[in-house]
Amino acid sequence: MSMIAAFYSGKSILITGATGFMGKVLMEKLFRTSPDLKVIYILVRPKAGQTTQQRVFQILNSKLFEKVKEVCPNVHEKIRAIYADLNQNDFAISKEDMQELLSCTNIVFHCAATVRFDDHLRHAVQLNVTATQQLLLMASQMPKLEAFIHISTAFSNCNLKHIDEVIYPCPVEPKKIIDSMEWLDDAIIDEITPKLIGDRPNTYTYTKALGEMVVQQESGNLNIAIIRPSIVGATWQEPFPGWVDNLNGPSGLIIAAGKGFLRAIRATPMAVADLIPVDTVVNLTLAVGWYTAVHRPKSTLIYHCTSGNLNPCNWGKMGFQVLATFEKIPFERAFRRPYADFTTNTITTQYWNAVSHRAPAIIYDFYLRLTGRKPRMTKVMNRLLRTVSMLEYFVNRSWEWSTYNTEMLMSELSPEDQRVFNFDVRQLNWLEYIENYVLGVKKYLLKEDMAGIPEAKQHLKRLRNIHYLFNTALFLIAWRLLIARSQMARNVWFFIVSFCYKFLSYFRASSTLKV
Ligand SMILES: CCCCCCCCCCCCCCCCCCCCCCCCCC(=O)SCCNC(=O)CCNC(=O)[C@H](O)C(C)(C)COP(=O)(O)OP(=O)(O)OC[C@H]1O[C@@H](n2cnc3c(N)ncnc32)[C@H](O)[C@@H]1OP(=O)(O)O
Ligand SMILES: NC(=O)C1=CN([C@@H]2O[C@H](COP(=O)(O)OP(=O)(O)OC[C@H]3O[C@@H](n4cnc5c(N)ncnc54)[C@H](OP(=O)(O)O)[C@@H]3O)[C@@H](O)[C@H]2O)C=CC1
Repeated sequence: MSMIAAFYSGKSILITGATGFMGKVLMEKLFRTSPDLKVIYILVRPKAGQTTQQRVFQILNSKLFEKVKEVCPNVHEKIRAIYADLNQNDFAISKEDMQELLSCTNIVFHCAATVRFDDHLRHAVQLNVTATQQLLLMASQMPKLEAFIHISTAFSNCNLKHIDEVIYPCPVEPKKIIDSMEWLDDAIIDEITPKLIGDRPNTYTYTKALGEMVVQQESGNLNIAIIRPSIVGATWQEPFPGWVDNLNGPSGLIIAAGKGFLRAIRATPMAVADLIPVDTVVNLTLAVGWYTAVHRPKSTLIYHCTSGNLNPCNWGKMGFQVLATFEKIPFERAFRRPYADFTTNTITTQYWNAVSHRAPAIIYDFYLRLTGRKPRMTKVMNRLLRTVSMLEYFVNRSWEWSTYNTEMLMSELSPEDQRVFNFDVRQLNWLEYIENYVLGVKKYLLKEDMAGIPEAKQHLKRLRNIHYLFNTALFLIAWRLLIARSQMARNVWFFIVSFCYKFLSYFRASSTLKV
């Protein structure tokens, strides 16, 4: 019997960010392994015209939850969606709901965050810092609380090369930042943002670091742990391989590359691609929840959930495997044939962006205009290149994260728990994982049918022929222009033609002699 699964039975669990990528997988695993848990409270806001109830209904009826329904048929009754907006005071939770949360919650998993790299500092602080502070305040009023698990990111200290399992202070205290956000206007915030974030690349990593400081400062008597995952990718094994439902991290780039929009990137092939499957993060999170509640460590432990030091894979290998998978499982209606060029040079990047990205987009828009349609490709390409430029920071550097606490926890688990809540990334076969990832992107993000693969292959062949035709035509036109204008080109041309003629004559003569 799994001790971790047994621990969550009968418990009331509060999850923030349950509608997000990680939150959904966390809920799924909890219901599947501990169907006897009492209730999962989730803080949800209405979004995109859907009420909170509709959103929960949609999640529970998704493919991700198919297995859950077999082991926990009354899952609908065990989930309690509470209307909340983390941007507002007291999260806009009603008095009755707040009372219930405070009096019943046993475990808190705080996953909610804004993960946009370029979010305005005011909004990023509100969600990643102030909301964390408020949630801790709520937690301190929960008499039955056994553990509070805060999800941070391995990149909260990406300004350092080696990162230990400690909280590194930021120069300005989070309380001062929170206060200043109340009275500074947007223009001034914009001005001071680069100074505040310092050598971090964006407001996301900066505010996640501030969030950790808040956790440390406001922990009081709470039993807290922090988890720092690196780049979270599709599921490795559970509930099935390759599940992914948003464009963050590599998923969006896999689509862009598979559809032939993105064919080159400024990336260091030998830099470590510290990807971690979402189910691995969730298994570690649940194990940490159990360990923190049962063993009550004296201080706040930090767990790095990374792959680089135990089972490294680099961007070169990853890009190569992604491309190899496109050969077998191409995406439908590609714009161009998938191709990947890694360059570490800024000038070469600009060249590729002009030749391989912007020029085809402009040509395609010209074609759209000619055929009476609205041009759109240049706009799409500009947005893609902007996204890529924001991710470049992470694909041109390597980091080392120490993983003593994660390894210690692994050794504390029973063999059964090590199996059910497996977070040993050494067992991950990257080639298999990446292939399933690409397949998952095709199935769950692009919603493409596997039956369309032969047609997609045909389409790629057509694109290849167009590519050859286009290049040949381009070469002939350029050559013709050159010959018309330069004596030297004409001489070279004459030399090549006469050389070919002589070679053919010699070949013919020697074959006649043999006969
Ligand atoms: C080496 C490869 C070589 C490849 C060579 C060729 C290919 C060969 C194959 C190689 C592939 C395999 C290697 C891959 C390397 C991956 C590196 C990943 C590093 C990640 C590090 C993460 C570390 C930290 C982890 C964490 O701790 S946290 C989680 C990370 N957080 C994020 O990843 C949020 C990012 N995003 C935003 O920050 C916002 O998205 C924003 C960007 C500001 C835009 O913002 P904006 O322009 O305002 O508009 P949006 O509406 O957001 O998006 C506007 C439009 O872009 C779309 N789009 C949003 N995203 C992405 C995305 N990713 N990729 C693509 N498209 C995206 C969206 O669908 C919308 O399209 P549309 O609907 O218009 O058609
Ligand atoms: N994905 C990754 O690569 C990594 C993620 N992390 C961390 O993991 C955690 C989860 O990330 P992930 O699941 O990928 O992120 P998502 O963007 O998928 O999910 C974010 C969640 O936060 C919720 N949220 C955001 N704003 C509010 C708000 N104002 N009120 C209520 N809820 C809100 C979202 O709700 P809604 O659906 O309503 O928008 C959503 O449920 C985050 O803390 C992130 O920093 C760490 C490392 C890497």
